[in-house]
Amino acid sequence: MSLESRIIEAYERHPFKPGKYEYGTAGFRMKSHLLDSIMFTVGLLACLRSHADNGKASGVMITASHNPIEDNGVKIVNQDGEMLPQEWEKYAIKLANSSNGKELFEAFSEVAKETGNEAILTDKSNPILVYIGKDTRPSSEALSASVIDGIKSLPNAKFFDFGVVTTPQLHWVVWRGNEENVQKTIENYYESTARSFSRLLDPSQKSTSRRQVFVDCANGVGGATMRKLEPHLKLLDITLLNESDLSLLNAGCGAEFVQKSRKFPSNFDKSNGTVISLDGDADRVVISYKKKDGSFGLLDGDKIATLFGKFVAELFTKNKLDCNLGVVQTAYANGASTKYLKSVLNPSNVACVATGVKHLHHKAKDFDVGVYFEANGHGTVTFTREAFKSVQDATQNVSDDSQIRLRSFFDLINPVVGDAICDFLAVEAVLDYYGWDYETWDNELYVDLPSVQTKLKVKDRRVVVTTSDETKVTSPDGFQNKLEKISAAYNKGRSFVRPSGTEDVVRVYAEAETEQEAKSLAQDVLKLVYDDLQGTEQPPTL
Ligand SMILES: CC(=O)N[C@H]1[C@@H](OP(=O)(O)O)O[C@H](CO)[C@@H](O)[C@@H]1O
Ligand SMILES: [Mg+2]
Repeated sequence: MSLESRIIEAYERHPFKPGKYEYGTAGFRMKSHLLDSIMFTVGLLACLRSHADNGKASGVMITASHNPIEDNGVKIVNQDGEMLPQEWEKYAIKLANSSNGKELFEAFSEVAKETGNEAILTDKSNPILVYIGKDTRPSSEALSASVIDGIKSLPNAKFFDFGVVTTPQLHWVVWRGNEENVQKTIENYYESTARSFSRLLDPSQKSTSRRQVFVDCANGVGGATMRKLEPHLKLLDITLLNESDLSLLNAGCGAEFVQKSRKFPSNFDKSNGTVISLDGDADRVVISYKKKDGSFGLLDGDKIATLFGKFVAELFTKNKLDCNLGVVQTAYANGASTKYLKSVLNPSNVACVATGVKHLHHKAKDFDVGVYFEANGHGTVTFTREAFKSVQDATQNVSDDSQIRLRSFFDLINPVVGDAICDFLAVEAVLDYYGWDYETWDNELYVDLPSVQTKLKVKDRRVVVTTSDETKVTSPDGFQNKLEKISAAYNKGRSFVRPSGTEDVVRVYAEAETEQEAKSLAQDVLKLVYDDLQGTEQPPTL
């Protein structure tokens, strides 16, 4: 049978549901019943990515992260373990919007030719290998089968199904497997993570005490992974919360809930002090704790970025390593965190980019070692091969604690994608190194300026144009001037507005010396947005 007939015949089993499908930061994400045909086309595109690299594995991860249970989604993992290159997103969109087999085959042939992969259409195809992973949602199994159907329509393509894994685990097996030219197992992930954590926490391997931690798994796929990892983590006494009740996936728990609502996750008893919250696919983490005065404390992505930045900078100095270390933030980073970072690093090594992990990750790679986190808890530390080699060279002494720590930190961290589990393990070990509890960490580096995040629906949010770092509005004319005048009336006042990329709203951020001032500034800016940008709803009262 010709390739054309194979694809047409197989695609008929996955009827296209009319719609216009977009591949965004989160890949394709929507109600799960719409995704069958899209999954098939994603299988084909992942094959093209692998073909383009002569058979290095690409990956397909099926998850909708922190979305409700009736949603699902899919993201392609590039052969280097990172996100799909941006210039390939248009190809994903083109295939996914093919309404029948003939159209799909034509689109596939065009993309193959345009990307220099025409051999895939012939019997001279390169080898092809795709790794597949999925979360625990009820719809994930069937959607994964649709991806596999797409892959199987190419006679030469091979795949390996890793089953239920977190998003970062799938990125890890793609990254490590291609780097080392062997197929990695998920067991390798557990061993590697546990080994580097144990050395980072306890370089001399003498400790007999165990740190107690509570981990809120959002009732997502992180629960299954934590359950399997837990026996390997001998230096931790772990209690898992919200582990696997799918009916409560991301409901009242998880990183998104905790960060946005500023509440403890359900089933956490405050008297236990501190809880670590993963999101639904375990690529974000935030920590909440009860302060000594009884109030709620949140340790978010900004706090993790500054902790890691400080730790790496100090251990580089201690081990006489001359690496260009940078920290990347967005405009949402608390002003106090930016001020702190500029005081410990060269100010030009503290960058601000547009919202969205892909912008942060991309910028981080301008540095030999780049730390980045969004306030929502997605982030990691990137490093070049050369930087990793310098760390290896500088940490040869197996009895020097600071050398073992530095090396183990780089072994533990996943440089290709934010991994909530590796990130929180690194936080635990770094806090132990400094001898800090969570509240000390929260107060020691800097104290957050009170801030408010709010939003407003307007007639057309696209009329708002900002500078590339989103800190200033460039259009409509005169808006920025008014905004700055309003902010200047408040002590340490800073405010910015931007059109959301994921919701039909303009977002407003304000911070100032006191909570009262931050609220009042946000309220003034909401009024400005309402008046000047044609608000279509009354501003909320803060
Ligand atoms: C202020 C805020 O939290 N923005 C979120 C949100 O983007 P918006 O463009 O602001 O809608 O969703 C993004 C994707 O999940 C996430 O990366 C980002 O941090
Ligand atoms: Mg996620």
